[in-house]
Amino acid sequence: MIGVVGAGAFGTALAIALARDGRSVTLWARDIGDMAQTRRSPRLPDVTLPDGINITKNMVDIAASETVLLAVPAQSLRDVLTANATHLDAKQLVACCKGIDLETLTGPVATIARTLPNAMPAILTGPSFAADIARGLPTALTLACADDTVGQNLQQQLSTGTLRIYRTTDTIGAELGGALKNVIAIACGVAIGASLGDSARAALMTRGFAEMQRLAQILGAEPQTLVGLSGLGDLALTCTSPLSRNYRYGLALGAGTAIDPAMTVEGAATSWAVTRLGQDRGIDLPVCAVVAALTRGEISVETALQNLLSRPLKEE
Ligand SMILES: NC(=O)C1=CN([C@@H]2O[C@H](COP(=O)(O)OP(=O)(O)OC[C@H]3O[C@@H](n4cnc5c(N)ncnc54)[C@H](O)[C@@H]3O)[C@@H](O)[C@H]2O)C=CC1
Ligand SMILES: O=C(CO)COP(=O)(O)O
Repeated sequence: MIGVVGAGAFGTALAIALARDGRSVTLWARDIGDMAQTRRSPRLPDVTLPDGINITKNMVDIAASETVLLAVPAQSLRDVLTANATHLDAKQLVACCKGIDLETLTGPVATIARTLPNAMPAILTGPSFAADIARGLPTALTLACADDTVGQNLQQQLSTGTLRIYRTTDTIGAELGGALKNVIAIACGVAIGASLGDSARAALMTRGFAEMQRLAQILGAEPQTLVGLSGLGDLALTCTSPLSRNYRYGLALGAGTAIDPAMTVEGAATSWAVTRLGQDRGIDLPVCAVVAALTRGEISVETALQNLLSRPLKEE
């Protein structure tokens, strides 16, 4: 039995993929609505939820699952863990979110470890749109767990015919790649939204990736993790596809059009957290800093561009 906490787009898509492959899944939904009756999710309107998914609003139903996927936004993860500590403690908890907690400046794995020290934390991350997973399209992800025996077990449990899961013990690299790529995707969206061109986007992706590598390495990540699915792979997807909410948010910022306030956009809060981390560690993160200032409404797109272009010339 696999538990999934959070019935938004990603949690529901993972539940669908696992249930289609024959696993028993309990899906906990805070905003359950009529999902259990209609077998439909407002986040994935084109897909019917398989019978193998037990949809519940009672966290006690998660107790039977040794492995629980946590698919709530990164800024809600700590609250969800704290509020449900009795039901989640001592389980294999797989974070399925991408971001850095603004208050503690920790990624999802470290957040689990600090909040529920008896749990075994892991993270599932990498290039994957919920809509693609729910439709059964082929997807490759990274499962990171510091304990490789548990990691192997999780890899087996969560892989399906269309969901191919790779494994690493580098939880820091995996969680930072997933968190940071969202910040760079906002920057790329801004460039395209403001009609700065594809060349500008390529420059932001590359220099943004340099920032991702710089920060991740200082925080203890292994360099090869950043060039894997959880880093470069997800960066490529999110910076180029209008299916990405972070990219679309950037498009709207760049074009000066309206932004849906209900949309989950992890990169904004993460850019603020990353800027603080960079300041604490004395690391130069100019693209992240510009995204933080833009998303706070502190600077215009023109100023953001000038900030980046007027920096001293340097070696690559
Ligand atoms: N949608 C996608 O394609 C993908 C999303 N992700 C990650 O998955 C995470 C969740 O994103 P989505 O599912 O897309 O977002 P979503 O906005 O579709 O769903 C978020 C869900 O979390 C629940 N939630 C929020 N705060 C909560 C709280 N305090 N307590 C309980 N439940 C709460 C909401 O009710 C909602 O069901 C994000 O970190 C995102 O980066 C990762 C890969 C793909
Ligand atoms: O993380 C994702 C793809 O891997 C989803 O990206 P968005 O949160 O930008 O939609």
